Amino acid sequence: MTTNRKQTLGEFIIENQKSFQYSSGELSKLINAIRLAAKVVNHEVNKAGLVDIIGTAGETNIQGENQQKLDVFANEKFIQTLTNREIVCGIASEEEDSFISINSSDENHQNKYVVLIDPLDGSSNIDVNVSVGTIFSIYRRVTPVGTPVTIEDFLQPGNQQVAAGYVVYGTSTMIVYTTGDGVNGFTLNPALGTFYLSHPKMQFPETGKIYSVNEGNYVHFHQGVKDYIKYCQMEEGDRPYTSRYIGSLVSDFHRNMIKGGIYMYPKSSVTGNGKLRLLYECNPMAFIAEQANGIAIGGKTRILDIQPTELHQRVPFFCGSKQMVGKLQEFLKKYQ
Ligand SMILES: O=P(O)(O)OC[C@H]1O[C@](O)(COP(=O)(O)O)[C@@H](O)[C@@H]1O
Ligand SMILES: [Mg+2]
Ligand SMILES: [Mg+2]
Repeated sequence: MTTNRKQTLGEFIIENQKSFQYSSGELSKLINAIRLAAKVVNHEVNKAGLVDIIGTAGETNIQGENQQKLDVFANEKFIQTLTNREIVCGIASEEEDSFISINSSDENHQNKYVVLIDPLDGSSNIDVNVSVGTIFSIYRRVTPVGTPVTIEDFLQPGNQQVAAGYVVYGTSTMIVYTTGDGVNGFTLNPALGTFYLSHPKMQFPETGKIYSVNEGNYVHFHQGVKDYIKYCQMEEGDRPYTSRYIGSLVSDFHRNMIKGGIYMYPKSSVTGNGKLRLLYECNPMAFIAEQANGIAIGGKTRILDIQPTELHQRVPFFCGSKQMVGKLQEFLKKYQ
């Protein structure tokens, strides 16, 4: 391959299928389907404001959140695309109360993967033209192939993920994902409708100067978190750091992975265990972070080692450059 010709996502998937231990092609088909659904959602996101896709859909999801029209649209498109192609045996989504079991029409071929998705991440930013995303996490089922999936297939610790990724619908549209062999980013050429490998082997810088947290909740944070935020703001050495908070996990994470930084959504005396969902927000971002030389913790615990107990459970989430998360851990330890 000539060095200046960028590889397409399709070519990359085929080429890397060989390096995947169980290369039955099913995972490649699955990532291809996610690519397709991402393009459909991207098309709608880009028209927000021109078509009736802004505002609330009039329903609330199981988290008690008002579903945005784009939440519902993205949820439908990802579920439809994955179901129509019969490449998964189960789907769980932020916008669905419970998991969906999918039986293949071909009795001789039953699928082995389940997918967990946050179809539209950063919903509060849809109406104001700020970048949003989609997050996905893929596991091999643990129950026998050919039987209906059960909750067990979804409540697996993050360290069992086979693949994880996100789509960011921003100044450009990108898919960033890992299958456990590093993290690669692909940018959509909207004219051709093709994703190209624009960010090979992405890595979190060891440290950085950006901290991302909703400081509006500061008074409710654990003392260790408060101390770390104060530390970031002090005039000393390479500090103060810069505060950047978009309010879309995918976009804040993406920026910090490129520039170096730390994202925090702590638990608080009002929100209890924080806001972010373990299974389709924290686990996939933690897998990507670790594959890109970063760290993701829930406080004392590595996110990927948490044993899930509920489909929509929330956990505190701290993620980013190694030295910055390490420093935060020092402050947290003081109060443990
Ligand atoms: O407005 P807050 O409380 O800071 O929360 C922002 C966080 O909530 C989220 O929007 C939650 O995700 P959803 O939009 O998928 O529900 C994250 O993307 C973001 O980081
Ligand atoms: Mg989200
Ligand atoms: Mg969402």
